[in-house]
Amino acid sequence: MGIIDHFSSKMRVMQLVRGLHNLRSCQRGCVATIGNFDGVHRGHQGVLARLRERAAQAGLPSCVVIFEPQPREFFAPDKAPARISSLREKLELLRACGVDQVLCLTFNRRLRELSANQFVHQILVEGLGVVHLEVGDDFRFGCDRAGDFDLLVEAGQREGFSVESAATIALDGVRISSTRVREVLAAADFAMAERLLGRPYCISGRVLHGQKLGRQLGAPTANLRLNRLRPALQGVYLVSTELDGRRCAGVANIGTRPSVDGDGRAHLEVHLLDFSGDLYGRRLAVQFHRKLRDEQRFASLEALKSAIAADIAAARAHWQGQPLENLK
Ligand SMILES: Cc1cc2nc3c(=O)[nH]c(=O)nc-3n(C[C@H](O)[C@H](O)[C@H](O)COP(=O)(O)O)c2cc1C
Ligand SMILES: Nc1ncnc2c1ncn2[C@@H]1O[C@H](COP(=O)(O)OP(=O)(O)OP(=O)(O)O)[C@@H](O)[C@H]1O
Repeated sequence: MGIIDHFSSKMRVMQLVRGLHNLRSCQRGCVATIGNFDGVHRGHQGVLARLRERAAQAGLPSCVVIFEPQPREFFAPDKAPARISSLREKLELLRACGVDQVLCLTFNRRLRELSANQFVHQILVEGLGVVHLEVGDDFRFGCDRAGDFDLLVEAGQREGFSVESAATIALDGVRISSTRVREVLAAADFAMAERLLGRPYCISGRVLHGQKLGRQLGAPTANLRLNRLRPALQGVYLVSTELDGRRCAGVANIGTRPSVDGDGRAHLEVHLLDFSGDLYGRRLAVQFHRKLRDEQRFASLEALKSAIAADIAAARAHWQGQPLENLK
């Protein structure tokens, strides 16, 4: 991705501006919101719907300010929460929600040290020319999260923009949040994840060359780059993906592959049932349906091979007789 990119589909284009130093390339004058937006769940979608409405009323573009890395990934990479979506997935989801412009700020010491009022003045007012700011129900920002709704309202009166807080979006009486989505994904409750996200949970990425060991193990795999510090899933799953307009079932492992190399980094590997084509270089969106087991360290490749064969058998049994368009 470049500094300024256009995320486009046949339907819409979204402008991406990367970094504080490129702020001057933004068209000034917009209606904005700020946050992590990890997963772009139904709570976020509520805020974004309001943002779109306000932007249309003002006749200005809608702008979402996000941070990469996310603040907690900057402060404590080892303890940061798992990521539901990579930056690219997040941008794709924001585009699909009708956002016109994303300002992606690198979260670093310089940004961290800005007081809430400096953040408002330098980024929102001088940089973006915000005329209206839409925030969520629990929004906090600036050095030590000292900026809250009241501070924003005061700053808005001083600097000349309006501020509004979106209503809480809840499911079964509980607020929808990225934290809640991470919890249900960790518990492999994909039906609940779908209700919170408003879509099935997928991880998408480009297929890379792996170690080519999969064939020897009886299961050639498509290896996808996860593009995140820590994925929200770990283990072996029943999955599906769309290939050339057809849904294909498969099994996938997300883990460090302790039985074969263990470089410490998490990989996503997918074996598609009854598929033998070449997938290198293609982008796949892998949908998760059920967890089969945790990843294990096997003492031999033979033992790993039998375990993968059992995973494949479990997948076939699970979907036997079900039309693939209806995978559940
Ligand atoms: C369904 C499935 C289950 C797997 N389970 C494990 C596991 O429990 N432990 C492990 O170390 N690797 C596991 N793997 C990863 C394999 O070690 C990996 O796919 C194999 O080394 C091939 O890698 P390559 O595509 O880079 O050649 C699994 C892979 C698949 C597809
Ligand atoms: N359920 C919700 N209802 C209304 N606003 C929400 C909801 N969830 C998030 N928001 C708002 O969306 C914006 C971006 O949210 P952000 O991603 O920072 O929080 P979050 O989803 O609560 O994540 P986490 O659980 O990691 O704190 C913020 O302004 C936040 O207040």
